Amino acid sequence: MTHTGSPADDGAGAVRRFRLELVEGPARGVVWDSSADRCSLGSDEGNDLVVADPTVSRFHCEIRIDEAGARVRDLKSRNGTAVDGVSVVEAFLRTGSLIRVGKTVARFEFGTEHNRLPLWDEARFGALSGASAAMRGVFALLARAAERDVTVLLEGETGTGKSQAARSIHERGARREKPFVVVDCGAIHGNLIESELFGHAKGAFTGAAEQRVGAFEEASGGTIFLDEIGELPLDLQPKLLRALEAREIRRVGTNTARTVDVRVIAATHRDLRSEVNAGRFRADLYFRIAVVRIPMPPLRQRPEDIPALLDDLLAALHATPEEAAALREPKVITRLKRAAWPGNVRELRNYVEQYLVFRAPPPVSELAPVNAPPPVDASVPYAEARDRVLADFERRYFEALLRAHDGKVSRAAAAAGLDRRYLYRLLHRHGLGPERDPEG
Ligand SMILES: Nc1ncnc2c1ncn2[C@@H]1O[C@H](COP(=O)(O)OP(=O)(O)OP(=O)(O)O)[C@@H](O)[C@H]1O
Repeated sequence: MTHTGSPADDGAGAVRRFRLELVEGPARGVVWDSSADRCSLGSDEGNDLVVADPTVSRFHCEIRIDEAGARVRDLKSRNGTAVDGVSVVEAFLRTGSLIRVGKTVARFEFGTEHNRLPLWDEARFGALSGASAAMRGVFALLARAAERDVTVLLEGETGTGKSQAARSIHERGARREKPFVVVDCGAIHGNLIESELFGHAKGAFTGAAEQRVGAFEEASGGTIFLDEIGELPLDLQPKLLRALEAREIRRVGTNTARTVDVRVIAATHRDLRSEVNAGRFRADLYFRIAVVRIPMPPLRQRPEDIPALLDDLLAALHATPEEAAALREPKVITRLKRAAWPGNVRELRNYVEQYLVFRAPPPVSELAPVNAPPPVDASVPYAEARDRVLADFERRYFEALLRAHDGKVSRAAAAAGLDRRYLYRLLHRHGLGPERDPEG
């Protein structure tokens, strides 16, 4: 195996530790300390923090930490997730944030130490490029996955490189001389997928004029890549589960079991845990597939990768030196770094192609400015909506106030025109400090 990279040891890739303490609900008192960059919380045994509470969904929410901070994301749970009293789909956390999931409340706290995440020491992995810590973290995971025959689930938005990542795992692994067979579960019509995956006997159904070998058999000795696995119809899921568990398949229209020796890599743009919560994906199949989960980060979260990606694309699309120079102009790069890129690297590629055809930069959708006002939720009563906005404003105001005065409450109170003891009470309400003024 040609290893051109290895895990880096340059100090990058360290993430702050965090702790969750269950402060309300039947599992009250449980404390969980992070050993990596995320924690899934739910009632299913497969979660990092298992909460035995019937009001908590199987996969309720996930907390992730990166350079931008710590965030909680609801996984389309039945009872929703609230942070400090406000229902959220996704929200940033601070020390003291109270996360309500059903009848359980977890208190979030940043630690003082850091967890180190392995980083690849090169800005390239197979056909993928990326110098950002986020991508080098992904490359390190891909390299580890390539070393073993383990089943991998690649998760990410469209165009983030999931197919390329799957190919790279195969090409670095022991099965690289054998076939790499792709099945796009989202592109094949429901009742044809079974035959696509497992093959069929002659006459098995109308139109089956000849027998057919399915993708599992075609991939024999190699790798099968199940793209968009989240689109697999529910009635086919038990059959795939059997194939993965027993490494045995049956062609449609036959009763003969055939042993298959394949490595499985799957990809999805959905969060399969939300699909499990919604009853659209079987939990047992999820655990069979998500043995190693590798999240492919969206391009908008790693704008520092854009110059190198641009160089790659310009070379691949045979741009002339003049064309390349025009796109490498600092003001063009600045605009590209600010764009939203909902189609990720594929959209960046389209952008470069269009530029080369029309000789003019096509329009790009800008990211929403960070200070855009939050959307108004007219589905809740006025008083509740106003209280939420006020609570959010107060918390952000006091955080900024404390930052501006190095955490000195007396100075902050004077600057804000508030009584010091009153400010202590307000800070405590927002989880930003002790309730009582230690000075009396
Ligand atoms: N990090 C990267 N470096 C270089 N090229 C990339 C990178 N990520 C994606 N690409 C390119 O972007 C295009 C889309 O990538 P790919 O098909 O692997 O994405 P995907 O996540 O599988 O998308 P989809 O979910 O829509 O199938 C391809 O041309 C691929 O080569």
